[in-house]
Amino acid sequence: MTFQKNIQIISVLLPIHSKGLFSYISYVPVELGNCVKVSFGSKHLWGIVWSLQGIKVPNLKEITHIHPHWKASSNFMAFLHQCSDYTLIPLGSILRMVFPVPEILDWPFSWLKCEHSFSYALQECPWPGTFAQWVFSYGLQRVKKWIENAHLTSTEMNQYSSRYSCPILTPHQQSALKNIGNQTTFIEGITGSGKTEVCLSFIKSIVDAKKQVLILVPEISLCQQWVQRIERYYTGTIGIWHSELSEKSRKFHGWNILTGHSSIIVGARSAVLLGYKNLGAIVVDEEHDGSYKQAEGPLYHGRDMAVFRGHHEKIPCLLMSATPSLESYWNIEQNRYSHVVLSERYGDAQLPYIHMLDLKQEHSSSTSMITLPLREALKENFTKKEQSLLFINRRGYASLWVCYQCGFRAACPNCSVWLSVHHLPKSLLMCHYCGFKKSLPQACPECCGLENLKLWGAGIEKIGQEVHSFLPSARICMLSSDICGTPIQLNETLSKIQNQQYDILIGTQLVAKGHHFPNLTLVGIIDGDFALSHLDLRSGERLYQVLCQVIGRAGREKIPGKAYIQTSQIQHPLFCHLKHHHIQGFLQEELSTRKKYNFPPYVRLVSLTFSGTEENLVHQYALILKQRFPMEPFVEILGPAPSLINPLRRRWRWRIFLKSPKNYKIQNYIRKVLNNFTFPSRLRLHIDVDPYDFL
Ligand SMILES: Nc1ncnc2c1ncn2[C@@H]1O[C@H](COP(=O)(O)OP(=O)(O)OP(=O)(O)O)[C@@H](O)[C@H]1O
Ligand SMILES: [Zn+2]
Repeated sequence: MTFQKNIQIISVLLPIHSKGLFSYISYVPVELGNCVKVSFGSKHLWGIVWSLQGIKVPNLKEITHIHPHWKASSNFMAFLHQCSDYTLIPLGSILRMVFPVPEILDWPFSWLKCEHSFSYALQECPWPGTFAQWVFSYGLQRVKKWIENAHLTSTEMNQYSSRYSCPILTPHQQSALKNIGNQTTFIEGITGSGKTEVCLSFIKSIVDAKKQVLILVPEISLCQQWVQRIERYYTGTIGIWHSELSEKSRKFHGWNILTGHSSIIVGARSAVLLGYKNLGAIVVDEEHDGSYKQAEGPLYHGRDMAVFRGHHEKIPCLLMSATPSLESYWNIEQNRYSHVVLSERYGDAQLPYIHMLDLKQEHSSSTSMITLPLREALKENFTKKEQSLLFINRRGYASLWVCYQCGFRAACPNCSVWLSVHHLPKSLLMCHYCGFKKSLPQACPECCGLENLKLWGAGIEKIGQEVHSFLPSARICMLSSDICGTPIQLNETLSKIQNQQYDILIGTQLVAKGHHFPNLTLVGIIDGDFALSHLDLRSGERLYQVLCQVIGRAGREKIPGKAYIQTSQIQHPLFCHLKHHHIQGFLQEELSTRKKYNFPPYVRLVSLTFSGTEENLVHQYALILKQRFPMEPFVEILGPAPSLINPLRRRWRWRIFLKSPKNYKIQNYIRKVLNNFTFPSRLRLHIDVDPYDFL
């Protein structure tokens, strides 16, 4: 076959769950990174020109469109490549996350303005908005018709004028700002030191340079809080990106992000992979938070991808936390990141004084979950009209429903766990893993006994009941994902707390994250030991982080704060460091433990988990896979072993762990084996590089 001169055969990366590279023919010149539309089976897909070489085969299909405005830079392509190479997620699956709403690539990219002849449209359209706003409100078809009937002029995005006034920083904060580097910088600042304000000053320079800034947050509820903080200084469009956006909002924000119309984007984990028009910096707030690790689907760590992206796109990446993750602390020690420290709280605020309460002594004469000193402190705070926060890391009312007559315990039919008892919003037995629910039985289903039904393990609802018993007139607010289910409900509750419509807050981890309640001066930790016995290499680290963050909510303005930690392990070194706000000491000690046991961050860990509904088959394939791995002096293979919760959501899981030195490319070793390994389609294989979930 002979080809004409400017015919190119190229490889296009398509957003499908596989390797994703396919050959196409182009009769017009294309460049690497061009966003092109092609037909694929019965569909038309947008993809990226990945290589200017393809495979010559008969009947190659041709490229139908080249996107006139959006193109992947070589740096962005290098980032996507590394992302796939490191996480072992196929490139095609990664591209699906770059263009999660591909149809917006078909929309006009310029910003349309109404002309006089558009008056008809204006009558219906309440504001001369952007194309995305019209589509958002009226639907694409209707707006397309208006555009056809009227004469619209398009203007360039960058002509949009917005103002960004800078926060006034303290000298301490100013010197932190000056030390932010061009690559990855870690801002380690104690709670309430003004990390957010420093960050808000930093992003002004990026916005002024007409580039986009992405602010990653670990929890959807923090998006709104960030938007409010940004709005104090910025008048332009703020983009939002998270999984709870409605279909319409996804399109609206997706279009603004892709076209560069939003200069500042606040988003959860998945925002790190989006195709931006012109990304200039990434900020990762509360970088230590485990929520950055995707738990299902393609498994990646949002913070790590942010660092990769910053590195490849040669833009600053700012990691912020009061409690650095051990991984980041180690990277700081290795001089991989610039390190900026904010060691004072803003204004006159001081870190809270921490009282330790020994449960072995305090509880000896009572069944109450709140010890006498904490109870007295709550009463005193209530009298002074200051807010208090009680933290307990257990949702619902109780964690076990048991019959003492016959020994029956309510268990989940889908997972090997006990069901929790909930009374809010209504009485139920519920599984915290799969969401299974059933109404609370009146009698024991086994022996029909009524007398000896008992509840074990108090959750936040029980604590609420107890507080009400000794402070009946206090306005109590419960904060957990069951009670404030949607981001809107949660944001409403958070603003009520800020407006002091509540006296006492009782919450789970939801309250630990970055909230600023000016009148909150007392924090009580109900069960300080809750994670000390977990069989997880990060449980100590996570416990320190969550307690430090919760305690950090107290005394953030003029009135000094105090905290009470109830624990039965008062001598534990973790509490000694926590009491003295001595995070360095804790991190050093934790690092030496990790080194001693050869755990991350000193080594790389990869988990390979088979799951399926037939336990034998799952086990069998896990064994076969293990045998396929050749002996290699740098790789230690552990397992296969059943997962701790087995089954989970009716699926059995067996797991293999691979451990290797960090400088050994374990991904290549795994890829080689998996390329020649097939298994029945009713099994799933989950590959997790740097796993965080050990259940
Ligand atoms: N330079 C400043 N000017 C005015 N207010 C400031 C300044 N710095 C900090 N603040 C105020 O102090 C409080 C704490 O600041 P900020 O939320 O930025 O701290 P943070 O270090 O991000 O806190 P955390 O890690 O606990 O979430 C906020 O109410 C903030 O508005
Ligand atoms: Zn379950």
